[in-house]
Amino acid sequence: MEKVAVLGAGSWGTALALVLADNGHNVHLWTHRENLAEEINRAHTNEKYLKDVKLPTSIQANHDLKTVVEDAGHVVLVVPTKAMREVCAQLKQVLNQKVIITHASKGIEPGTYKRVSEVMREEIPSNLYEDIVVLSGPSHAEEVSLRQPTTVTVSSEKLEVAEEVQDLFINRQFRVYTSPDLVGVELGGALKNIIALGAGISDGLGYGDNAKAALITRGLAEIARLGTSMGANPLTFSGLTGIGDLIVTCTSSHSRNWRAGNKLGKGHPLEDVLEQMGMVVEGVRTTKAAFQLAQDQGVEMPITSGIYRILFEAAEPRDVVDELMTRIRRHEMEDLTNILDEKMND
Ligand SMILES: NC(=O)C1=CN([C@@H]2O[C@H](COP(=O)(O)OP(=O)(O)OC[C@H]3O[C@@H](n4cnc5c(N)ncnc54)[C@H](OP(=O)(O)O)[C@@H]3O)[C@@H](O)[C@H]2O)C=CC1
Ligand SMILES: O=C(CO)COP(=O)(O)O
Repeated sequence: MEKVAVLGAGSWGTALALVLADNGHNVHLWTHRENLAEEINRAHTNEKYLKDVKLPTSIQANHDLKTVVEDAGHVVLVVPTKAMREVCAQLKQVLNQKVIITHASKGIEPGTYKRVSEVMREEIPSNLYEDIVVLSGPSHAEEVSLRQPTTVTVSSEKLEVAEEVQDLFINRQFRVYTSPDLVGVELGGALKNIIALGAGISDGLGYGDNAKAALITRGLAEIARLGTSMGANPLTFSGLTGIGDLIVTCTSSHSRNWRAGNKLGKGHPLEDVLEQMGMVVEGVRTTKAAFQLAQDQGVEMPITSGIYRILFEAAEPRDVVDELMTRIRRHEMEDLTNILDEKMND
């Protein structure tokens, strides 16, 4: 079995390390905190990020990056998007062999509007990797760590490389599909976190399931609108990394984005919410990136704009909901059919 280096021992990196170890791979897990590496190797736990989960004893944790990546055939990056550029810069200093690089992060870089794989390609010399693969889908770490049935999608520009990563992760509880649409897979996973913040806000305001369904449905429409304008296949958003991840994130208290939105809807200040979360809430930075991007691309994203104003301009959530409900009347599908017509005529 392969040596696999997993970089990032948060909830998702630890859960993916568990899947890889269950598959019999030689898993080395990197954390930049020496005390966490010690806990994982001694107690086979990661209490801060995966409470009450017993990890496979075969997982070897280390805070030394060079040791972790040495002789690995695969490197799996699972750090928050805001840390990705920095960790890639560290990785290129210690990587001495060609590997397959997979990332499982969900975000867009504010300012540059770059997807995670674009950031990676900027920071890591291309002679150091076969290809860059993204792994994404409806996959709460808590449930994966309990070996509950989960499906995800892997995508890369070279499908045969995505298939190698599919083989690395797939097992009876963790079913992995492939997709040729790297752009759509990355954007679906990133943008759904914005709508999940909105779903949490809606629940925090005391609104019901009708409002949640409206948010998910119209949120998907604007995610697909922006994604398609950035080169994604619109059909990807009807798959696991689009509607699938939207559903699992907007309807679950496992979601950090939903939980953060819920507290915002109850009137808690954003800085307090993020401080108390203790884990990354990717949707906050992604809302900023998507808001800027939508303006630059001339793409209408009313829900994202509303969430942006709540997060960064102190808009009252109830006022934002009222504005969304009283917008000029529209046909429901005209924009998507226009996009599909354009793609068919390309
Ligand atoms: N959790 C989940 O269920 C899922 C998460 N994801 C995605 O996975 C990505 C990682 O998130 P997740 O694991 O949940 O996040 P967590 O907040 O659970 O953990 C983040 C981890 O990254 C580490 N980290 C943060 N900054 C740096 C840095 N500069 N250098 C090195 N390590 C750093 C943290 O270390 P420290 O403790 O020192 O801060 C921590 O170990 C996100 O993009 C998320 O959207 C995708 C699917 C499911
Ligand atoms: O991406 C996830 C599930 O697919 C986890 O979502 P959160 O980051 O909101 O916890």
